[in-house]
Amino acid sequence: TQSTRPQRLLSAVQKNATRGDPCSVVRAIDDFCRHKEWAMNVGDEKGCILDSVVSEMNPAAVLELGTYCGYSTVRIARLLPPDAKFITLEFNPGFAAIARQVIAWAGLEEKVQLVEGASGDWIPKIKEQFGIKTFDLVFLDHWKDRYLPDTKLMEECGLLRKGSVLLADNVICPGTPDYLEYIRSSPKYESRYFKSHLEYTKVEDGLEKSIFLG
Ligand SMILES: Cc1ncnc2c1ncn2[C@@H]1O[C@H](/C=C/CNC(=O)c2cc(-c3ccc(F)cc3)cc(O)c2O)C[C@H]1O
Ligand SMILES: [Mg+2]
Repeated sequence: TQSTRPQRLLSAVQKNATRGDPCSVVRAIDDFCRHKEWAMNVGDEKGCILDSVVSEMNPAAVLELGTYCGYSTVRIARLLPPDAKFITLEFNPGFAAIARQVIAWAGLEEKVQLVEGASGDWIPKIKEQFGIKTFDLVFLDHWKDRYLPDTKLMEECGLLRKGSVLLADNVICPGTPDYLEYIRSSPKYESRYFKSHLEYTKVEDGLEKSIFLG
C-alpha cells in the first residue's frame, strides 16, 4: 500500500532525529520538507518568529488550532515551562496519529494534549473539559476560513483575557483576508504583521500577532 506524505515525514524523523531531542525532530522535518517533499509546516523561518513569541510570553496555557504532523506543536512544547497546559486540536485521524508519534519521538507527550476533533466543536468545551480559564497564546494554523469564526467563538466563550496573544500563520499565503480585515480593524485587538516567507520557499508570507485588549 502507498504511504502518505505524513507517514514519510514521520519515517524521516524516526530515521534522522534523536529520540527525546525536540530540536533534532524539528531539524529532521525541515530537512525532509526542504530537500525531499514540501509539507505545510510553519517551517524554520516563520518558526523562529513563533519561537520568539513563545519565549517572550512564557505562556501557562497555549492552544494550537491545526496540529497536522506536529511540527509547530514540538516547536512550541519544547519552550514551555514545566507546568504549562498545551492543547492542540486536529480533526483528521490520520494526521493526529502521525502527530502523536512525532510528539512522542521528541519526548514531549507529557507536555501536549492532542485532542482529535473540530475546533468549532471543542472550543466551547475546553473550559470545563480541561480546567482552563483563558489562553495566554493561541496559534492559528488550520483551515484558513476557520480563523475568523474560531476567533469570534473564543471571544464568546471567554477564552481570551486582556493580553492574550493570537498568532496566525499564512495571513498572506494562502491568505486569510476576512480574518485580517476583522483583527486589524477591531478596537479589541492590537495587531502587528511579521513579514517572512512561505515555508521552504521564497514566496512572501507572514505571521499576524494580535493582542486581545479585553
Ligand atoms: C476546523 C478544524 N479543526 C481541527 N483541525 C483542523 C480544522 N481545520 C483544519 N484542521 C487540520 O489542520 C491542518 C490544516 C491546515 C491548513 N493549512 C493550510 O492549508 C496551509 C497551506 C499552505 C499552502 C501554501 C501555499 C500553497 F501553494 C499550498 C499550501 C501553507 C500553510 O502553512 C498552511 O498552513 C490539517 C487539518 O486536518
Ligand atoms: Mg500554516
